[in-house]
Amino acid sequence: MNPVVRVSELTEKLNYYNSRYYQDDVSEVSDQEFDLLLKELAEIEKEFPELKKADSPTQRVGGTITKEFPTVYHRYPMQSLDNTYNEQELRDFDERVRKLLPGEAYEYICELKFDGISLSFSYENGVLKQGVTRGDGSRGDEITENVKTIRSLPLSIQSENIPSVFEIRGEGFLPLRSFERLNAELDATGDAPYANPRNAASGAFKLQDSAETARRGLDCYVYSFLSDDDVFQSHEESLLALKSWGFNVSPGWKKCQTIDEALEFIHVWEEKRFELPLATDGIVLKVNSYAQQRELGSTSKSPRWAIAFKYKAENKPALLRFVSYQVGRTGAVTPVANLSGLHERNKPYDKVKGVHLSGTQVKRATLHNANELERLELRIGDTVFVEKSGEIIPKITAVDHTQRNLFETETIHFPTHCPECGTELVRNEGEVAFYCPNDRGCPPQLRGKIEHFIQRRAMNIDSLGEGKIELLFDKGLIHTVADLYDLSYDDLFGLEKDIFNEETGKTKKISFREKTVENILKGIESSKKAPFKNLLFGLGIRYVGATVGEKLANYFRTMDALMSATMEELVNVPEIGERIAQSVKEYFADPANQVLIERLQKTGLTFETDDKPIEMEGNALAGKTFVISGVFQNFGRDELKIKVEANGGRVLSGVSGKLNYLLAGDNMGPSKLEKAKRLGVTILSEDDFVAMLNENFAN
Ligand SMILES: NC(=O)c1ccc[n+]([C@@H]2O[C@H](COP(=O)([O-])OP(=O)(O)OC[C@H]3O[C@@H](n4cnc5c(N)ncnc54)[C@H](O)[C@@H]3O)[C@@H](O)[C@H]2O)c1
Ligand SMILES: [Zn+2]
Repeated sequence: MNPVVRVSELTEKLNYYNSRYYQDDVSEVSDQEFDLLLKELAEIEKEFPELKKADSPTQRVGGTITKEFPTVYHRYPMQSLDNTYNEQELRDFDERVRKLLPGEAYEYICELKFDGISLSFSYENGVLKQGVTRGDGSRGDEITENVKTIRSLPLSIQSENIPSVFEIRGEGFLPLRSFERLNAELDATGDAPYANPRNAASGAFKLQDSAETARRGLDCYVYSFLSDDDVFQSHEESLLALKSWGFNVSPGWKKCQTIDEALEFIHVWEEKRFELPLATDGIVLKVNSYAQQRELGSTSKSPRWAIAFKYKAENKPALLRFVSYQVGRTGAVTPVANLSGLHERNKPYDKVKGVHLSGTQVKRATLHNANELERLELRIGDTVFVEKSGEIIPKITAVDHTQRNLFETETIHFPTHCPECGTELVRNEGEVAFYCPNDRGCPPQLRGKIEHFIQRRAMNIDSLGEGKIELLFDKGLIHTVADLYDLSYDDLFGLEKDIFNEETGKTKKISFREKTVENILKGIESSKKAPFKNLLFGLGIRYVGATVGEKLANYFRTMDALMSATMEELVNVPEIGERIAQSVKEYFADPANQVLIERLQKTGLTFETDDKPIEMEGNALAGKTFVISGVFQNFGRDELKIKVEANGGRVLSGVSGKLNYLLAGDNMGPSKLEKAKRLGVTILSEDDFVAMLNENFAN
């Protein structure tokens, strides 16, 4: 394939998965699949360096900051780790280390890689001052109140030889027991459970209400120490000291003299990790000596002195008993494999337990689409291989053809009609999925539209979940998203439903009590304030994802303007092509959608972009570029950005040789300042900047 096309395909995919993972706490693919795509991109970029962009997913940490918490710049960047899934690459890593440290002896500290989220804690004079997420690596969300709910984290420490300012890094996680308890609660109220403990931990650290965060029972293992003072000579020394200061140091670590010793450690933990009370996805190797770490240095994304070895997904044989078909929000029909263990061949299906994979019983696996059935040449009764990694939906990777003739098998007939509403399925040219075209009447499609509408990046009604929507839908209370705004207390109070849990075989009754009803109504009410761009995304217009929604909202600014836009105007929006423009046009041309929009407008949803366009003050900074970093006395960073832009200047995110000014506040990262000095960038204080503006006004 043409490398230019492939690079842009991979970049788009990886950016999308990153935003789902870091912003929505959802994993659409397994980590291994994600890492494979990332590796492919890195390899193409190596072969064609001219295709490598500075903001490629291979070059930067995948996360971002949110608007819900104050943004804090990290004193030391928070990087990612290179990773590998195989021994040979681990040996290659060791070879690279050896070459970069010619003639020197070195050793590794091997640590368990716990699967949670990276946190940074800063201490001043022994007191915990701030807790921050990794964010995009250079700045993160300040979530101090939430990290203070971690009981094992010392709020203050006392010791003779601690530096006045230092930082601790660690992994915040949700212990498996708390994870299970939380999911059971969500399940009981009919809300969608979290797919894995990592996503649940991430969600809990980002709650606005720290009392609720406290209730979730988060914990943290710390694994690194940073300071401007030379306190320790090695990583080992720092871990021992942290422990003696009362920190909850990541347990199980071991010092290894050779890569073979490290591999032994890896093998020991491969199975043993399932006995731990928290999720573990691999082992981290770190060169022990700090001097050697400095010699090895870092790339823009990760240190060269460390690597993560990740365990592969577990794969086991199972028996394909039958295939069922699921209809999604877009009408796409997904075949699902219903499985039993090999020894359960003769058991009635409602009695089978399934296969044990990565700590859970698996009875279902996705088969993606009709092409996948053909690719696998799958038949009912086949012995298949199922794989599950992390808590991602299990999938069938292959058929064991040697078993084919031993038992009777049957052809699979893909349905011609929708299993939910009976409409004849269609398949558009060039697409793999079959669709149910009945988007106005097919129940899972209608429900799916409402689920899409309430999600975090859309209207963010988190007091409603899949289960509750299903209940409201089944009771005939909601049919479209506009119906949500007509719901009353009396409609909701006392609603009841039995929910059957397949895994336990038990049925639970959920019923809406006062508090639930109040929360639902409150959530719906406050969604009226969700920004216009979120509403555009929430409508579920084909090809209008969160990013496209934002572009359209910024460009047209009001619903009216967007609805009356011509094709020419639509394709005029930066990065909006014909396919999207066409889909937007069709959506608004549909009379049913027009009625829906009108109802939404009457209930008072946000129909225009409210952030004001910047009002120009002058042109004094025209053509000049700025990077703004650190904390300022009289301005917020956003205010400074507006000031620069209102005077014709531009704000960039990184320091480079082309930059004109670095506007430096207090507490900015030393490396950025150093880099700016080295590149001869003019450094301005807050006062310099104000003077610069005034001078220009005076002239
Ligand atoms: N499934 C998806 O859709 C999806 C999307 C994006 C990212 N991901 C996964 O996330 C990875 C990228 O995340 P990442 O940048 O956080 O990398 P990473 O999780 O592979 O490694 C870095 C992180 O490991 C953690 N860690 C745990 N124990 C540690 C220890 N003892 N020492 C040091 N760090 C330790 C830290 O949080 C650190 O930030 C990808 O490689 C992929 O596997 C998955
Ligand atoms: Zn249908």
